[in-house]
Amino acid sequence: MAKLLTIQGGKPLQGEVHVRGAKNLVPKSMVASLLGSEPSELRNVPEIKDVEIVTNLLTIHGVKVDRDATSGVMTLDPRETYSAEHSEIDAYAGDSRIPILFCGPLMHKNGEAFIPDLGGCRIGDRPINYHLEVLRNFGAVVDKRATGIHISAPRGLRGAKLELPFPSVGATEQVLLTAVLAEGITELKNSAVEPEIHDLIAILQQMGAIITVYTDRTIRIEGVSRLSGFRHRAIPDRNETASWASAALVTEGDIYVRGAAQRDLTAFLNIYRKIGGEFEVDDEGMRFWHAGEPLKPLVLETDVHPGFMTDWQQPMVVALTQAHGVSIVHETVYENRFGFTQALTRMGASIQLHRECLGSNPCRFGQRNFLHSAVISGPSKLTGTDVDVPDLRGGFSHLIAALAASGTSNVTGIEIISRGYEYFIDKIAGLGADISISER
Ligand SMILES: CC(=O)N[C@H]1[C@@H](OP(=O)(O)OP(=O)(O)OC[C@H]2O[C@@H](n3ccc(=O)[nH]c3=O)[C@H](O)[C@@H]2O)O[C@H](CO)[C@@H](O)[C@@H]1O
Ligand SMILES: C=C(OP(=O)(O)O)C(=O)O
Repeated sequence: MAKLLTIQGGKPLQGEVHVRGAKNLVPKSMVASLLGSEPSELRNVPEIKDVEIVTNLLTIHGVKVDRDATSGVMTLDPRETYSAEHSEIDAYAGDSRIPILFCGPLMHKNGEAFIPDLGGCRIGDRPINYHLEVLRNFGAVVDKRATGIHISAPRGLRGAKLELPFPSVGATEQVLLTAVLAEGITELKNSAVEPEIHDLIAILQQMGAIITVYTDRTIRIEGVSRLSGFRHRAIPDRNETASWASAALVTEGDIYVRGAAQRDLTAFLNIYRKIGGEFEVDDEGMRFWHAGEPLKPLVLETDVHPGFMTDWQQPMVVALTQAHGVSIVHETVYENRFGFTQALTRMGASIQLHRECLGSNPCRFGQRNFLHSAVISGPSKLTGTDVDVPDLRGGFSHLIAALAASGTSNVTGIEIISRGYEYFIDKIAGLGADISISER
């Protein structure tokens, strides 16, 4: 039965939440364990849907996964892996984007892989052409079928010289997870360099991989013939941290995020401070609050790391609806990531979407028909409404808006939010929000 979350808005969120390992790292580290000849241990693992999906996918391929939800410690033993039945894999079609990253490890282990249709947030087309192109360059044979992709390496996988058209996070991870055991040297130009990629590289290096990252977005991987296991503590989820920080700002609250780290949030914190948020840092986490003055409007462009991360955009747009003046947000990573603003407009926000690049950085979407720039005029009084969660970050930003709004909001589709936010209902309640859950 689906859940209905009812929010009586208008109360500042105050208190503490705990953020654990990054959604955009943990499931990929779990996939990396497949490459090892020995067991691995991953710590700081959150209880999120993507972890559950990858646990199930690894299990049907023979990996023994044990995890303790409370301590966040997971062990992964890949010593008896085998090819899974297509029908078993199909059960995970449409759930997550991670299955595409099984290609390299499964080809190394079993000579072939079957990848179901991918899921993840519907925020644009999200093609996988870069993934398939790099895999072909390693020597893989790709066979697209009605229910997914069959991929095999009849003559093994060999290192290659590669260049991505755009610094894609997933395609960079695809290259890393394939090249480490491929024969010879791989050179990837225009790679993504997100912190989660550096953490994945640290894991692969522990396993025995030889990987060099150059200053110009080039990564060089010297293939080795065997990898062992790893013992690693996942970096904290910077996107969840940014979401709670935005929630503190919008609700005029004060939230301590235990487990948060400042280092990978530089671009976010600059914007946070400019708009009128304050933060302080200690060894255990970070505190975020509204500095008291009226919020200021600004111009913001999302970008690949080290720019302002696209996954911070939606919660920040909610904050900008409360700024005094006109703000502009130019989304340059996904062509269709403003769908969530429809619900904000229904709540009273003033947001106009434009096809032009309204920023200093003309992007890939400028000459095409994509509403990828937003003009936000504030401050707007937000009023509660009924919302159906469209995607992970859009959904969380709806929660923030509903928590700040006057009146009642009824939110459906909240299961999507558990893809990336563990125990988010308990956390919101713990911060003093007036909420209730019922079955529909
Ligand atoms: C599970 C995970 O880590 N998800 C993150 C990852 O998604 P993901 O790895 O899917 O995102 P990418 O960096 O690959 O996508 C960036 C852009 O490249 C395009 N593209 C990508 C691959 C491809 O084969 N062809 C292609 O055209 C995409 O449509 C998008 O416009 O990075 C994104 C960008 O930081 C984040 O928003 C997601 O939270
Ligand atoms: C887009 C996101 O995730 P995914 O790539 O898993 O859909 C996200 O975390 O905001």
